[in-house]
This record gives sequence, C-alpha cells and structure tokens, in this order.
Amino acid sequence: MDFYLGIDFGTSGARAVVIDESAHIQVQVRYPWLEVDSLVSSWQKALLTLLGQIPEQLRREIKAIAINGTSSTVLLCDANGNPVDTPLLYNDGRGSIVLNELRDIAPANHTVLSATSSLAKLRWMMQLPSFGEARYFLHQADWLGFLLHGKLGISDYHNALKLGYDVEKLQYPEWLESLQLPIHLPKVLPPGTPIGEVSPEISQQFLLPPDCLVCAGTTDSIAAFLASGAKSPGEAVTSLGSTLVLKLLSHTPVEDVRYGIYSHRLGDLWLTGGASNTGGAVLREFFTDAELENLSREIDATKASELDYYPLLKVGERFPINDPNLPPRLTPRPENPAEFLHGLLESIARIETQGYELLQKLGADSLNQVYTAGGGAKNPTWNAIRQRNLKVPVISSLNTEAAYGSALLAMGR
Ligand SMILES: Nc1ncnc2c1ncn2[C@@H]1O[C@H](COP(=O)(O)OP(=O)(O)O)[C@@H](O)[C@H]1O
Ligand SMILES: O=C(CO)[C@H](O)[C@H](O)COP(=O)(O)O
Repeated sequence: MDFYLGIDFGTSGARAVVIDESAHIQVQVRYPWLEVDSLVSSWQKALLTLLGQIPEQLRREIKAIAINGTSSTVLLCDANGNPVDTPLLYNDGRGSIVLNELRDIAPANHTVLSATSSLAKLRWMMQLPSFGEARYFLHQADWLGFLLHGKLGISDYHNALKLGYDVEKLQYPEWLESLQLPIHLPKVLPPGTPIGEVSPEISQQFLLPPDCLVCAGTTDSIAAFLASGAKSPGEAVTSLGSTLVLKLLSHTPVEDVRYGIYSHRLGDLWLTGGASNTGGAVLREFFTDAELENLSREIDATKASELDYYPLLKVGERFPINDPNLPPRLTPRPENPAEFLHGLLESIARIETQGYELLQKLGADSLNQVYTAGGGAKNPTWNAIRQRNLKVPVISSLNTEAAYGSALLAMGR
C-alpha cells in the first residue's frame, strides 16, 4: 500500500501526518518548539525528528511528501542552501520602513504593499551585512523541502504570492523582474507538483523509498483548508491557531491591501482572505490549554460579552485592519478569569465576523458555512460564540490539522 506524508510547520510547533491511499490517518506525531534553538536549527531538528518518529514499516512505503510552512516566513541562503542570517517570521513588521520605496515600484493596492509581505522583508534584508553572502531568497517550506530533495530555489504559488508572484498569469510580474534583484527568487510551481525524489542521504537515513517524491508545498492556513473538507464557493475555513486566518472560497479573487486582503489560487477558484495577528497566541499568554478548556465550560455562549478587546500580543495588525501600529486593547480586565476569557473569545469572534463581512462586501461569494481548523477548533463554547456572531453554521472540519491537508496535497488531492 502507498502512504503519503504531510508536515506542518506552524507557530507553536511542527506536526506530521501519514495517510494511506484512502486518506485514512496511519500515524501523527508532533514536535513543540523549544526556546533553546535558533529558528533554522529547530526547523531542521523538527523535520528530522518527525521523520524518525514515523514507524519504519510506514516510512518504507511513503510515496510522496508535502510540507507547509507559515506564509511569508522567509530566509536568505548561500549557494549551498546554508542560511546566512536569521529568518523573518510571517508577522514580522520590519518591512514597514521600505513600504514607501515599494509603493514607487509595485502597482497600487498590491498585496506586497504590506509591512509583513515577503517582498517587503526581502527589501529590508538587502541592507543586512550578511546579504552579500546570500544567493537565494526562500520561504520556510521551500528551504525545508530543499533539505529533503536537495534542489535549491523552488517554491509554490501559495508561498510565493506575498513575494509578488502573479498567480493568475503564473509568472513573476514585469515590474518585479525589472528590479533585477541581486538574488535568486525561487522558481514557482503549482502546490503539490513533484519537485524531485528524496536525496540518497535522506533515503538511506530514514529508509524512505529512493523514488519517494517531495512535492511543492503550501502555507499552513491553506493546508488547513484542504484538511477541512470545504469544497464549494461560499464555504470558508477559519484557522484558530496561534493566529486567526480566514479563507472564503470564491469564484473571483479579492485583493485590497488597505485591509490586508489577498486571494490564493486553488485550482480555478480563489481563497479570499487574510491573516490577523489576533488568535490563540494571545489566549496562551493568559491561560494554559487546560484552563482554556475548563474556563470555557463556565461561559454561557448564548450571551454576548460586553467586553470589547482587540487581542494582540504586541503592536501591529495585518487583517482586517492592516496597521503595523495598531495597539493591543485588553482592558478592563475583570477579576473573574472566565469573564475575561469570555471577552477574549467574543472579541476574536467579532474580528472574524468583521473579516468575513469585509470579504463579502469586496466581492467574495456569500458566506454560507464556516469550518474551523487549529487548536481552537476543539472549543465548543468558542464555536457557539462564533456561530452567534457569524450567523452561519460553524461546523466541524473533516480534520483540523494542517498536516493532514499537506498529506492530501502529497497524495494529489
Ligand atoms: N481549548 C482551547 N480553546 C481555545 N484555544 C485553544 C484551546 N486549546 C488550544 N488552543 C489554542 O490553540 C493554539 C495552538 O493551535 P495550533 O493549531 O497548534 O497553532 P499553530 O499551528 O498556529 O501553532 C494555541 O495558541 C492555543 O491558545
Ligand atoms: O498567520 C500565519 C501563521 O499561521 C500566516 O500568515 C498564515 O499562513 C496566513 O497566510 P496565508 O493566508 O498566505 O496562508
């Protein structure tokens, strides 16, 4: 029997899922980030540890692998694929200082005109002393794929969107090519396209078949969409992970950088959406997962909390307000922890609702139901609060793990 491996590199950790030809899960393993390592060494350690945790008899039958990373997490590498500096994570807003320069280069209202876009990060990185050694600009998923197949500088059009890649014409646009940037931008393939076989070293080290294919990957929120089972325009997936990410499947794309809205291509349809900096990471600042579960049970989801927060860990928001200077709003904080949590869950639900209303106002298909992915999906109280705000059914996903979606991508689904 053939098996397929999906690996999700998220904010709080990495996860791997192996499925069989009927998409049934055979094994799933997790690797939480440890503070001790540098980013790239923790990514590499996670990749190799997760591979090693898959039972040998399954590894020997894996036919294809796909990896998703967090979107617009980027790094510079030398000619051998060695990172030359620290990566910039998806929500890093240092690109804000180059936005005026980008506005003179890119078309008005283009997705790259965000402080956290991959192109803004690249322009910021160009002033680093280490840039002189850099030969490739890669996304997290591209570099991790390279560790397995050994081919440097290959990406997918989901990860490449925020670099400025034109996902309608399937090419880098003229205005970007004409910059003649002194670095290789990745070659871009459709997500799930086989890039090559695992390297002989990886095949021998992990007893993977020599002809095991590594495929072009995707981003974590799109992998979560693929995992959910959503298929028809009007269906949406909200990723309630460390961040809040919305994806509403539509017949037409929507792009409006004023609100941090962009659209990913999915076959001949479009995943309209955006990624907020609010989400589970803010909850984790105040509550353990066990406290979230226990305190949520004390909340009456039929009643709206009067507390009106904008839950952020630090200054800066991407969507539905695209403002690198937006401050967190987390007061007044009630004595009762359940009341405080109710305010946080309700406020994040209001941001989610505002996001979907904006997408529909700007031309996306009408929302008819919302699947949920990520760690927050397991909270029935939150799902009920969200359903009350969204006024459409909030239903359970086929699978809430992005790694399952990447395994489906590897299988060619
Ligand atoms: N019962 C719960 N209710 C709400 N949120 C939860 C619950 N359990 C975990 N979470 C949140 O899920 C998040 C982790 O989800 P996950 O999908 O692993 O995130 P990511 O992929 O972004 O790292 C944490 O930030 C945590 O706050
Ligand atoms: O918030 C994030 C991390 O979880 C990423 O930005 C997320 O992947 C959203 O980006 P995209 O819509 O391109 O997938």
